Amino acid sequence: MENNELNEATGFIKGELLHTIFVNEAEHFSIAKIKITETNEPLDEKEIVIKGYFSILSQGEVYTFYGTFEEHKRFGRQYHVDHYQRFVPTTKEGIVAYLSSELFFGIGKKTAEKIVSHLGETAISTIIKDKQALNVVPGIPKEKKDQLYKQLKENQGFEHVVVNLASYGIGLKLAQKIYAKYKEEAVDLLKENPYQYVFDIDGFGFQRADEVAKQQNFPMNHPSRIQAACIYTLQQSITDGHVYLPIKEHIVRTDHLLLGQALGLSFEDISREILELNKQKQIIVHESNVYLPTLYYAESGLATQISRIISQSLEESVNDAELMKIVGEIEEQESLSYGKEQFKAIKQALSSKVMILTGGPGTGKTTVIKGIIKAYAKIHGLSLDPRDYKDNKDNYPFVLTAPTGRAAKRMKESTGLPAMTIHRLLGWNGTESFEKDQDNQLSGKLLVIDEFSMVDIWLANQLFKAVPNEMQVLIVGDEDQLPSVGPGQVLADLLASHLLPFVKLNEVYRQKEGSKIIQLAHEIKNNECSAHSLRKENDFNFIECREDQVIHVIMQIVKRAIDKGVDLHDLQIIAPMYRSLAGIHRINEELQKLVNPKSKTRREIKTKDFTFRTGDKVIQLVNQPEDGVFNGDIGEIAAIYEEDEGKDQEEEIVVMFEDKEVGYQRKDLINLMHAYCTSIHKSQGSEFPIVILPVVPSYRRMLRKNLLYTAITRSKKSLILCGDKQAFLQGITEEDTNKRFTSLIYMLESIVGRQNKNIDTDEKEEELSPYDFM
Ligand SMILES: Nc1ncnc2c1ncn2[C@@H]1O[C@H](COP(=O)(O)OP(=O)(O)OP(=O)(O)O)[C@@H](O)[C@H]1O
Repeated sequence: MENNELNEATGFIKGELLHTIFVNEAEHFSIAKIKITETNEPLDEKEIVIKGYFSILSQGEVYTFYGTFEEHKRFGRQYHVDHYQRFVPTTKEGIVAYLSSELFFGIGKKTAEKIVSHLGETAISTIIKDKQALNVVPGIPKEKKDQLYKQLKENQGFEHVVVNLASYGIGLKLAQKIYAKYKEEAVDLLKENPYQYVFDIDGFGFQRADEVAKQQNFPMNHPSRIQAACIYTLQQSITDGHVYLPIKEHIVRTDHLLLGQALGLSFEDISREILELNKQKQIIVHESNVYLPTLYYAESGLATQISRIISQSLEESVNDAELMKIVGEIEEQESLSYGKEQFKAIKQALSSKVMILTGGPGTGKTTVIKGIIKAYAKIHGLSLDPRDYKDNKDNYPFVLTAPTGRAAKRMKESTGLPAMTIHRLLGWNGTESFEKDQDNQLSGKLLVIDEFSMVDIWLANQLFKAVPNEMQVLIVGDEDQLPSVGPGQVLADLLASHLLPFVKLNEVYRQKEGSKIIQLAHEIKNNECSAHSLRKENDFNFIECREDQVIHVIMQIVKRAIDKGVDLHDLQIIAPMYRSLAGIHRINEELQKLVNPKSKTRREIKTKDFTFRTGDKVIQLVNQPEDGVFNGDIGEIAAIYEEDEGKDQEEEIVVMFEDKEVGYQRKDLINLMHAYCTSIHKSQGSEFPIVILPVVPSYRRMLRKNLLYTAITRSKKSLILCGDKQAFLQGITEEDTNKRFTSLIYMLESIVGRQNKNIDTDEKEEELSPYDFM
């Protein structure tokens, strides 16, 4: 039987794996939700929960499961899987998938099937040879035929790779990356050594290589397989924020991935390959820690840059009496009196090459930033007005930056000075290179970086490389917020290193204006939050409801807000999870129906996952510097253009972001999703007047103190929680125990220490042997 042929005698459900609900790795037991595409079982549902014993299940893959139904007391009907197969298309199906992919505009699955049934498996080469061949396929308008012919010619050579890779279950997107790297050699290379792909192709996982290898009868204890597992284990650890893995941990994780025990592989076999990779510089072993080179060089690079900057002396300093006078003048202008900690922060920042300012919401970080900049300007006799530098903009002394567009915008609004994202400041070109670096450093005298908790080790290294010796740096962030999405915990490590001066602001000023939100944030931070803290106040409410009622409650709140005339741009729903009963996707679907329903006057465009409609609130999911939009930017669909061949108009969605319009073709729509509800991670760095935060028991896995703290501090005027108080109170007691393996403190200490002791920097690594790690 072919592996994707369905056995009609037994029950089957074919579908795409949406997400796993539970995994017991030791026993290979999983529970997962799938989207049904085909079945011979009596089913009306579009999705179902399956459970059973699986070696690997990957999200987004299509499988055929054979099994029986089972009624679970609490969770209802589930499919108990007896055996299963991953769906692998035949050549014919591969060609249909290729022709109906987004590469070929206007060709759906049905038309693609018709083409293949009339022209056979050589359809593509037949059409390229002779455009007229398409005439035997009925029902395709002339323009579409012309266009298909043109596009097939443009993609010539690529189809061979796509169709062949499809027979290994590799989809179009990955095939595009593979083709870009290997061109026509892709298929031969894959057959020769599928593990090379793990090294070269981002997104080509170890399990995928294993599947191909099995088909090729590639030996399972081959050094290439072990090496690929070593690399993949490190790549995977980045998603948990690690910069390195301790070698023992690395060996254990790699062994688990290899199923090494069953193959008779020893830890020694694995450590031998680690050393081989180290020799080839594919990984770096340093002090019994294993790094991917980019992370090792980012961390050691940042440590080197920081010690370079702090080893410089300040150009000018100011004495206490002068400073008191200057600060007094600023206090008068601003009509406030700085607190003791705040004054200390201003004084410390002005006398440090690099200083860290940290504190929770409402403690006056922005107020202090303004104070520092004004005092700096007064001391150095500089104007704050950019117009005074119009002859040479590079002479403007104040460089204000933040990791996200919204945070940069807030900085600009609160200081009245120009501010931009770190990526823009560094002239990122959308790939791996930045215009600004050690050879082309930033201009300016005082650099202020806000929301620094969000900055990962790669970006921090890039930024500090570009800081010239004479620049002063002020790092600002809230250490209690979530760490960066990318690897590292730069703010926390810099603070813990005690090598840089820092000031923590503890006194809360906004609370004095009667803000319950700020009070709640500080109670959470100080572990003082109880049921009592959740009582209703002017700017705060916790609406208790069951999980299955949460969406209804959110809809009621939004309806009431609309009735009261609230501008929906001021209201943001944030939640921790995408796929659950009260997940981000469900909330977005319901909200779209409420605030931007289907209508004859609003055009729509459907993708695999979403229906986008004119007027929809959407969020950008990746950095797209060429268009000036970045991950997390929120906009609104201003127009949808349908294809209009006469005017050469392609199908396009136009999204209006703050101050710019960006056009998206169908293939780019994977970079967008609805933003009525966004994830807490994506909301980092942004603030909204009104925030609605559902908290339900099924989020349990995600509910942690720093996540909830980050969530509630997004709201400025009004915070509405809904769901389960117990789940919230439990969540805020859960510390994030996922310790990140980072070595920035150690690197800083050794570099600064070495500088102090004037020790030769070119120390040689000692020769290592596998026995060093046993
Ligand atoms: N010394 C002070 N005297 C009076 N008011 C102050 C003082 N410091 C700060 N404030 C006020 O407290 C409020 C919060 O200050 P600010 O916005 O600077 O804090 P923040 O730490 O930046 O807060 P967030 O992170 O929430 O934006 C502001 O309204 C500010 O004017």
